[in-house]
Amino acid sequence: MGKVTIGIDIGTANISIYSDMEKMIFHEPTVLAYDTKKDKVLEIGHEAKELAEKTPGSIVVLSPLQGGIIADFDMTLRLMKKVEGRVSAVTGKRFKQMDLIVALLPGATNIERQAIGDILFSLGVKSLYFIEGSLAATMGAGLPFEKPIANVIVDIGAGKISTSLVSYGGIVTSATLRKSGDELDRDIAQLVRNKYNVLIGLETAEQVKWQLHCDTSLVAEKSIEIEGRDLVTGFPITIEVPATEFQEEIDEFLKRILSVVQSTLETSPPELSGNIRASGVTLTGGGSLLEGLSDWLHSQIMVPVHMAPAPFESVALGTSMAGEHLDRLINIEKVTAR
Ligand SMILES: Nc1ncnc2c1ncn2[C@@H]1O[C@H](COP(=O)(O)OP(=O)(O)OP(=O)(O)O)[C@@H](O)[C@H]1O
Repeated sequence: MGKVTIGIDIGTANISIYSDMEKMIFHEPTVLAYDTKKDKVLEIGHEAKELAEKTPGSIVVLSPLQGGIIADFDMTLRLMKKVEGRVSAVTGKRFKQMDLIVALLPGATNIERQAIGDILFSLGVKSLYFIEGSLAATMGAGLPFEKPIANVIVDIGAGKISTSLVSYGGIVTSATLRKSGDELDRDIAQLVRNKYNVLIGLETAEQVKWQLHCDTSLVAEKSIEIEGRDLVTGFPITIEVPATEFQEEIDEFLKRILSVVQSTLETSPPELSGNIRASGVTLTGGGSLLEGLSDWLHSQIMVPVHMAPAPFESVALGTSMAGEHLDRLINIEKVTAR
C-alpha cells in the first residue's frame, strides 16, 4: 500500500473514518435528510440528525442502516457520496486516489458484502479491502492482536452486539446479535407510551438511555425529565420518570449482551481459557458507555472487564491500521469490482 489509506466503519448510528496518519477525519451520524418532492439529499450527519422529527412531511430524516447492515441501498449510496465529498475536502483526495479498508460485521453475508462493495466501486474506489469489524476493533483498542493469546472484544453498537476472540491476527470464534442500543431506545419509548400515555421520539428515548445505569437501584433517587406529547390531551407535556422504571428494559439489553459474550466464551478453545481468565474482555462501541456496564459484566462472567480507550473509534482506527499489517492478518481480503 503506497497511497493514503483510510479505514471506514459504516455503523448503524455513526460513520467513522480514520486516515493512516491515525487521525479521525470523519465521525458523524449515519443519517440523511431527504426531500421526497425534489428527490434531493439536503443534509447528512449531525445537521440531518438535528432535523429528526422536526421537518415538514415532504422532508424525511432517514437512517439507511439497521442492525449493522444496509437496509436502504439507494440512500446509503447517496449518503456515502456526500461523505466522500466531506472526506476529500479534508484530505484533498478523492476515494479513487486512496486505499480503503472497510469494516464488516463478523459473518456478513455475500449480499451484504456486495452491497458495500457496489456502493464504493460506484464512487470510483480503485483499491478496497474488507476486514472483519471485531478484528479491527481489537487493533483499535490497542490489544496485542498478533500474539497467540486470547483477545476478547465485545462491540456494543446501535444495531448489533458482536463478540470475537482474536488470536494471532485472526478471529478464532465470534458471535453477533443484530439487536442492540436502538432496540433499547425503542423499548424505552414503548414503556413511556404504555405507562405514562406520553409519546416520545427515538431521539428522546436515546437521551433517556444515556442517563440510566445498569443497576437502577444504585441511582434509585434519580428521576429523568422527559418531554413528549400527552396522548390523552394531545398537548406537549414534561414528565418526571424514576430511573428505576426502566430496569426491565435495561435487563433485556443486558441479557442480550450476556448471551453474545457467553456464546463466544463457550466456543473458545480450552487452551485459551486460562488466558481469558487472566486478560479478560474489552468493551467497545457506544453502547458500552451505559453506566455500570463493565462492573455488571464482570459480576456475570467473573473475568476482568476493560473499557477500550475510545469506544466510538476502535473499529475505524483499527481499519486504518490494518494496511500496515496486511501480510499478518487473517480476516482481511482484497475486493474486486463485479
Ligand atoms: N452514554 C451512553 N450510554 C448508553 N449508550 C450510549 C451512550 N453513548 C452512546 N450510546 C449508544 O451507542 C450507540 C452508538 O454506538 P456506535 O457508534 O459504536 O454504534 P454503531 O457503530 O453506529 O452501530 P453498529 O456497530 O451496531 O452498526 C447508540 O445506540 C448510542 O445511543
